[in-house]
This record gives sequence, C-alpha cells and structure tokens, in this order.
Amino acid sequence: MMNDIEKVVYTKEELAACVKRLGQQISKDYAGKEIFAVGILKGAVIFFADLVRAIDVPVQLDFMAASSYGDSTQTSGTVKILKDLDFSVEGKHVLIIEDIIDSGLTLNYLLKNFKERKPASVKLCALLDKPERRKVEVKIDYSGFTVPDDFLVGYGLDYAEKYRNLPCIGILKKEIYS
Ligand SMILES: O=P(O)(O)OC[C@H]1O[C@H](OP(=O)(O)OP(=O)(O)O)[C@H](O)[C@@H]1O
Ligand code: HPA
Ligand SMILES: [Mg+2]
Repeated sequence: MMNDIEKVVYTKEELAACVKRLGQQISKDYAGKEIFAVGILKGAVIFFADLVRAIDVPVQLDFMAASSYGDSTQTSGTVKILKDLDFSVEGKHVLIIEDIIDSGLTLNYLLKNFKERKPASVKLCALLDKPERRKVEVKIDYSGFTVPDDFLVGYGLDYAEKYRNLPCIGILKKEIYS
C-alpha cells in the first residue's frame, strides 16, 4: 500500500498529537454537558474512534453513512444518506465528526438536515480542511489541519475503498487514479 503513496503528509505521531489537541479543546468547551457525537461513515471512523477517547466529558455515539465520491476522486455532487442515526437528536448537543471537508457538499447537506431535527446545538469537527476546493461554505468549529488540493488517503480516507487502514495520511500517486 505504501508504494502507492507519493508523500506522507501526516505521520501517525502527528495525527495523535492533533487528536489530543482537539480532544482537549472540545472537553473544555463542553464542560458540564454531554456530547452526542455523530461519525460520518465510513471515512471518519478511524478519527472518530481516536477522538472520542481524547474527550473527557460524557459522549453518546451514533453514526450516519453518507457517500458522494463512490469510486472516484471527484465528488458526484449528490449526497446520499445510506444509513440514518439510530437515536433522536432532539435537545442534544450534536458534534458531527468528519475526516475531511473538501467541496463542502456533504456537510452542507448534512448540517441543514441536522438543524431540522431540533438539537440543542450542532457543531462540526473535521480532521482535514481543503478550502481550495470548496463549492459551498461550511463552518468548521474544530479543525485539525488545513491541506492543499491533493487527493489524500489513509487514516480512514479512501480511494475506491482502499487505503483506509493506513496509519498515516499521504498523497496518492496520480498514476493510481488517472
Ligand atoms: O466535502 P466533500 O467534497 O463532500 O467531501 C468530503 C466527504 O467525502 C468523503 O466521503 P465519501 O463520499 O468518499 O464516502 P466515504 O466516507 O465512505 O469514503 C469524506 O469522508 C467526506 O464525507
Ligand atoms: O482527498 C480526499 N481523499 C479521500 N476522500 C476524499 N473525499 C473528499 N476528499 C477526499
Ligand atoms: Mg470516500
């Protein structure tokens, strides 16, 4: 798998330090409250599992599956909810946890959808922010790293469902997808 990586952008250690920093900031901001954490499957799953363990206020876990990339490096532009939450978020402090905000289409759609469900609050935590490719504006409350316009894989991020289990994040070699 590492043979397909042009360059490692964040090592396992750098990712762990980032998760720790975000966990501390979130714990401070939500002191005395309970968080309803929503992981957006499948990309966020690795980051989600690490981040919730770095938060020291009570956290309820739930997941939603959304997909817009399929087996491509370009968004299809259509966001599909493949799996909805198991619980109601009414009156809860929702924290959406994502791996990456790229065009912003996925989160723009999901944030609108969440606001209709009458939560007490909704915030977004994204490990990676790729602002150069944004098509719609999205407010990221907790952001890990700002990344340039490269197609990244690893630590949950895939290309055609591969590379999610890499412990680091790297730039995928162009010859793999072009
Ligand atoms: O800002 P956007 O351009 O919408 O891109 C970000 C979304 O794309 C990826 O999901 P994908 O649709 O590939 O599904 P996956 O999480 O199962 O890989 C990623 O996990 C985000 O959810
Ligand atoms: O750079 C990326 N890598 C993997 N999945 C993605 N979904 C949006 N952007 C990306
Ligand atoms: Mg994907």
